[in-house]
Amino acid sequence: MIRTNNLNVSRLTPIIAPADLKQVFPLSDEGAAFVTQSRQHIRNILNGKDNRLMAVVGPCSIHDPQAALDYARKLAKVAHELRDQILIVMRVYFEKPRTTIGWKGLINDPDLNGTHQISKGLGVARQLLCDITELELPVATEMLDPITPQYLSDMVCWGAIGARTTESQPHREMASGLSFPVGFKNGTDGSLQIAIDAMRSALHSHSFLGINHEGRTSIVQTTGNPWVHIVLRGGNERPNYHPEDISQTEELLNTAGLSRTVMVDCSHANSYKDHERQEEVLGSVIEQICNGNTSISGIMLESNLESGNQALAPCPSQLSYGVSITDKCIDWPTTERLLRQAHGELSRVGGRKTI
Ligand SMILES: O=C[C@H](O)[C@H](O)COP(=O)(O)O
Ligand SMILES: C=C(OP(=O)(O)O)C(=O)O
Repeated sequence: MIRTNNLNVSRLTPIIAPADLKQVFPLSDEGAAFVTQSRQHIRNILNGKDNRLMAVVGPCSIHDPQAALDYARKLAKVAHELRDQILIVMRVYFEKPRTTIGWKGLINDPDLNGTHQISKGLGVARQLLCDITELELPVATEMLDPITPQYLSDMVCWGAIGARTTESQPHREMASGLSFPVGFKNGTDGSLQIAIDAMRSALHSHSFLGINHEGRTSIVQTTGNPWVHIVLRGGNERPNYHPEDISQTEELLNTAGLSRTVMVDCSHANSYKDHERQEEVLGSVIEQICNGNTSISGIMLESNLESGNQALAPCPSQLSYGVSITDKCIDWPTTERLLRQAHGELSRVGGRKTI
């Protein structure tokens, strides 16, 4: 027989179904109640009913669950202290979209050695989400692979669609069915329009292929996600967090009939990929809010236990503890200082103005 398909596929390996993984790492009733309440807080911030600022803070990517949990314990403490002005949500990113090639995250390659033990990766990710949720710290993640939500999304409180996938129909379809607020990044070239188009698409119902709880290929019919918004991350070496960029975004949102809520990613092209410049971006955003801006409802910081980044070593035991293996991050002391400063400024003006 002449073979005409799977010519470039070397192996297909079936894996555990979502329902079975959830039996191994169940979300407790208390955890589910906390996730439900946190999602409501985020929705209230996005629609202006809650005048706190949402801050998505944490590593560029998770590669060491132990270090992530150490980080989560520190963040949970600060989140509790600052909760009257800032809702802190931990950035727990398991899936990395690469510009070309590179390590694609803990789910794809949990052993960091190219063995791609994806079943193990899903389990490690689920265990970590259970542990962080137990600390009463809400979790944010990037939704990259349309299959993974069935495994993990019961514990996610906020999701991002990244700059490289905002224009992709499967990602817009996926967002239309997610149970939590989703931020669409502007494009890597700085295009705002693709995020606007993405929001308009994800607000609608869609029918597409996915998997069900038992892992069976299924038609997924969604209702549309009313909690989608834009995330400004800069593009093409040009930041887009300055007052004129925010006004332009507000105008585009108004024209498209979309809700006027904006989140600013202090990292990526907004910081020229220099982790230390996130402070400058955050400073400007907080100043804009204190001067009466009513559309900015959230910020994002890439932060880890230690500053900078490191190359993925041939032997993972050679890696330095708490240092990113993807983008450079600010360290914990800087993160705590920035969050406390932002809290001080917001308290001084009596919180974010909303309309
Ligand atoms: O946030 C992470 C990176 O910016 C993104 O995954 C792209 O990384 P790369 O350009 O190193 O592939
Ligand atoms: C990849 C990321 O961001 P962006 O999509 O904005 O490049 C990220 O936040 O990890």
